[in-house]
Amino acid sequence: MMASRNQNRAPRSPSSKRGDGDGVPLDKRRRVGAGVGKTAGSERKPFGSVNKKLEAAASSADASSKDASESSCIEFTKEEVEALVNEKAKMKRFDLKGNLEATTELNSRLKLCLKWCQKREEGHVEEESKLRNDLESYQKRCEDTEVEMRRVEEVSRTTIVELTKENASLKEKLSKEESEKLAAVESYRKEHEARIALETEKASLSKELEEANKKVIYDQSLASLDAVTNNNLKAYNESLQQYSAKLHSDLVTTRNLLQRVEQEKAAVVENLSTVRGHKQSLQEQLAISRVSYLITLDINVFNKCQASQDEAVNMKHSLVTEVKCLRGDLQQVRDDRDRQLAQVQDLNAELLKYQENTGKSQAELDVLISKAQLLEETCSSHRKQISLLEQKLTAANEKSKTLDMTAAEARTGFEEQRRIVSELQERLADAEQQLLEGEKLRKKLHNTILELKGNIRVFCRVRPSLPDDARADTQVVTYPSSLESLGRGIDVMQNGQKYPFTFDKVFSHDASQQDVFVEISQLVQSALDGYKVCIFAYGQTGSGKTYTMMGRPEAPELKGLIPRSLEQIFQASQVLMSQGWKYKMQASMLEIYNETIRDLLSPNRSSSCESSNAPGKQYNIKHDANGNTHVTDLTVVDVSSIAEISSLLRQAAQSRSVGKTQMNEQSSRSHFVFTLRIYGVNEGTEQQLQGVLNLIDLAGSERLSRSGATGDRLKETQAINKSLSCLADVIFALGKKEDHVPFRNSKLTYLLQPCLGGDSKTLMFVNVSPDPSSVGESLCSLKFAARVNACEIGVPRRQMNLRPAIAAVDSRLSYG
Ligand SMILES: Nc1ncnc2c1ncn2[C@@H]1O[C@H](COP(=O)(O)OP(=O)(O)OP(=O)(O)O)[C@@H](O)[C@H]1O
Repeated sequence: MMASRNQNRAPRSPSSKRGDGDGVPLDKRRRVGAGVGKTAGSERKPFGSVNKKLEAAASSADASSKDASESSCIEFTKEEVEALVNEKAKMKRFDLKGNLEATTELNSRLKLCLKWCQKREEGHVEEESKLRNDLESYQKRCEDTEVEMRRVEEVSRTTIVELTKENASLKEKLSKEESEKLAAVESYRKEHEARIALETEKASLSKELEEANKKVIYDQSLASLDAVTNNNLKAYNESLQQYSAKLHSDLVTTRNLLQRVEQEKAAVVENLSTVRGHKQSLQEQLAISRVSYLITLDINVFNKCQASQDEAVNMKHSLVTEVKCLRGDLQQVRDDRDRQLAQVQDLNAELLKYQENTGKSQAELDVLISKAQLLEETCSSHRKQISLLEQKLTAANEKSKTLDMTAAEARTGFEEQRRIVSELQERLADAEQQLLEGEKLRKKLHNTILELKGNIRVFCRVRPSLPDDARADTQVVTYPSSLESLGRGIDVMQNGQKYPFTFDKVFSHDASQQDVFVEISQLVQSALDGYKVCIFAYGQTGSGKTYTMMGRPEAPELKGLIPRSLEQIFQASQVLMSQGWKYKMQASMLEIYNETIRDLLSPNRSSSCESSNAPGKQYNIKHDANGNTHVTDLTVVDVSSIAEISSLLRQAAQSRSVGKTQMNEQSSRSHFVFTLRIYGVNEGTEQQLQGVLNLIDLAGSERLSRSGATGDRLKETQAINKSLSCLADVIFALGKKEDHVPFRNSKLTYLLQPCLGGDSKTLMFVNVSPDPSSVGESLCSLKFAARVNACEIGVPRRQMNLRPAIAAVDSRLSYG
């Protein structure tokens, strides 16, 4: 933007202070010439070499055209020219011819010299125009380069923003992917663990199942064995029962036999007792017979009786033998019976035992069967569980495979993202490098442009019409539409006469706060680069100075240059931190009211306080050798954020001296000076810098005749106009390069001395009201601004001429 303004700049006049083409300033060359002339005049040395040249040329002057061209090639030094000019023809009293010749010869030499001078002059003019063209083309190149650099910077910035965004989103994506991957890995690990646990469980269950199967088989074999044993036992039992029954029947038979034998024995015993009774009776009969035999002497009968006795004895013997036999038989039967009974008892005991055993085995078998059933149930449930687990395992395996695949995909994606990120980082680093280089180039170009333009520039801003403004048929303020003046020209009509002005930039009434800020943002940036920057607003009361400088901070769109500049400074300082810069910032705010400095941040100063400052405070302005300005006892606050500054600005705004004037409801009755000191250190490059940003809202100039002020207001107005008049004096003295510049004539000019006369980059806003009734004041302000614009103050110098119309009215510039 600055470049384009420069493009339209008026061409430098031939009377510019630059040299006439040979690179040596004219005044310097003149001084050299004068010195030589003096020497030549005082010493009057003969001009050996030139005379020889001239004589040679003169002698062949009219010989041929070749000689003429040769004579035109003769070169003169300054001394020779001076000598020739000072030379007088040597006249002899009575030698008219000789005198004529000498005069002619001198004339011809002078003519040659004149020719040479003319040629040299032409050469110089040509060279000058060439240099001018060069300069213009250089300026154009600079502007092109600046535009290109801006574009590159813009592109780089956008790229960086995009890359940063992309990087952030990629990082976010990456972290998301990583967390997903971690979650996947975690779930895979869990699945794996679960799988291992399941496998172990499965193995243990399989083992258990195997054991249970074995046990079942064993139990089954045991059960079958038991069944076999049971069957055997049953069979045995049956056989035993049969045997027992047989034994019973045998026993019954034996008993019957025994009974019969007993009966027989009883019969035998009875028989025997009968026999015994018979024997007894026989014995008795015998005894009686014996007695009778004796008595009656019948021996036959006795014999008979003897025979019958013998027979009875024989019978008795046979019966005894038979009884013995029967007894033996009986004993044998009894023994058999006892044995069989014992056998039966044994068998019974065995049967009982067996039955007991069988019962036990049956119970055991039942227990085993129930156990086997239970085990089978457990096995089947285990089998089910195993199949379920197997299903789960397959699912888990599949999931694990999918996860593996996803993890692999995520890994490749991650690798890809990492590659992209590293590529982006490289690109970002490249872009940052480019940006750094661009930034360096920008600074260089910006400074070069500022050098070319001069270190004080003037922007003009016209406020929109307000309801209270006077109405007029024609517009007082207009803007030329010619290409040359577009955006830089402003025309003011007064009494039918047009007064044209040109500034570095002209903002019409519809320019927004942002439009204005864009134009000064580079300048503000310079403060961070270590420059002293001063921006001040000048203009009649009610023309929009406070609106331009401070605006309405509560409405973002309407914020003025001060809050916007500070925001930029803080934002840019944050960006520069990435390049190793660390900044410390200190803010102070003062007002100059009736030629008195007031500390707007003093803790002792209450809001809307009209009284002077805290007692004992000495607000003296001091300039050090480095061109830094300090105000003693002034409150300086360390600030590190825009919020802090905003609160300080609010505090200062409340403390500022404001009053109502005929021209402005809320008129600033003092000069407001905001100072931000910026100390920067780059730990990487060991660079240090100290920048200063001065943002000044001057009190409004006002014609006493119009203001209608009286009393304190009159005093205020006089003080304001006096200090502004001092400002004008300083600027004019600087413009005229006067030895004495009256900086000390007012507090304002003394405070601004380093900005106006030093190495600061200074920008003046001239605020103009479109109100037809203020046209006089507007013209006054614009004339003053034009004068400032035409001044070369500080170093480097600025090449700029006043436009004629402005020059004509300059002399009428005054205040109050
Ligand atoms: N560009 C603009 N757009 C809209 N309103 C504006 C503009 N400039 C000034 N104004 C309005 O004009 C009025 C006067 O402006 P301001 O107070 O800024 O003038 P000033 O030059 O600071 O006056 P003083 O020197 O008396 O303090 C205010 O109401 C302000 O809002």
